[in-house]
Amino acid sequence: ADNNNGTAPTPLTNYLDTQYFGEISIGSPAQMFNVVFDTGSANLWVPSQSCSPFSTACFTHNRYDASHSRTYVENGTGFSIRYASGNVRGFLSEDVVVVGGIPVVQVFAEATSLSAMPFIFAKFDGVLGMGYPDVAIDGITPVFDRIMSQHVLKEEVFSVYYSRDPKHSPGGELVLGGTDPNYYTGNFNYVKTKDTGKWEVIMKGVSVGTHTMFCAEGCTAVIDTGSSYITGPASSVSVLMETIGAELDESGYKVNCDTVKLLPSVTFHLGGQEYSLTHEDYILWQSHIEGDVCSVTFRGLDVPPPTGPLWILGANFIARYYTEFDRKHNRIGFATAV
Ligand SMILES: CCc1nc(N)nc(N)c1-c1ccc2c(c1)N(CCCOC)[C@H](c1ccccc1)CC2
Repeated sequence: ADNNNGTAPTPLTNYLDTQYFGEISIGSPAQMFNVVFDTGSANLWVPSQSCSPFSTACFTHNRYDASHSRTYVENGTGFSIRYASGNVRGFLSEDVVVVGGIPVVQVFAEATSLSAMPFIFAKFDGVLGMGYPDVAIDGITPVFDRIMSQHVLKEEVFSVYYSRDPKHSPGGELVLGGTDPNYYTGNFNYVKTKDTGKWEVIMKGVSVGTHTMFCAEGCTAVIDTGSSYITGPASSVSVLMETIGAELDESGYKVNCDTVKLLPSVTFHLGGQEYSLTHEDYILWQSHIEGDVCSVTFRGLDVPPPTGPLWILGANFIARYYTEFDRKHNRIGFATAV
């Protein structure tokens, strides 16, 4: 609950270092849902009781049942949202949503169809967008904006810790209203957001080892808690992968596990700082019966202009660099995660 020092923590679950989600409630009495707190989008949706039985991804998750909530208010407006990995359709409803112990009356979407791929792999039920109102579908005021207007937060910021090791507990933490010094060391370095009302910044270069290979003339980087990996323009990522000797197969880039220790750091130049990822940060080492598989947590993704071209720095970046999202000063702060 908001432990009246103006901050509200929510513990997160870490599923295989690729999915991070925490619990919220909707309705009275409370119906519990696991959601990804997603800076890459700005809407809240959960699966609906009225989703079609053929929508497997919907059926295998917790579903909101309006008929069991005495605080439900009907809306019915259509809703659809697209992510880099999957899309969702449904309709709008309104009810009391509780995040980190803070209640808000919130317009959200009841999802009636989720694209099977890849939502069948989702360990979470829904998504709580932590993006700016500018990117909210149907012009809905996002949850964090509703919480800010209650003036219960010490600071108009929220912070994200993603653990790097699934056995670590908790798997992560979202703090509304501040940061949690238990999960970072040193000071924060800040980067102003671009003036676009998105959690994106100007990146000044991407280096492999000591050599700046991409984005030397400047490019856009989205700091996206809803993405598992790091994505960049497909052409750049394929050159990057060639440089580290990774090969593309049907499930992404792989390297020979014997070479992992020798792999160079990949460094992102944001604000006045260099943010390096070592092979520990960007290789997902999975032990299988038939042998170990070493996946590279980079993906090529071409986002068409005007939004793109851009790089998306996702969970594996945030796991290394504790991130503060500052709505008061429209800036993003990074500190070394513990
Ligand atoms: C959180 C919503 C969202 N927001 C933004 N900005 N970007 C994207 N890509 C997503 C998104 C949509 C769908 C899914 C997803 C992510 N997943 C990743 C969780 C990341 O948790 C941090 C899982 C997954 C499993 C297998 C392969 C691909 C993806 C389930 C499916």
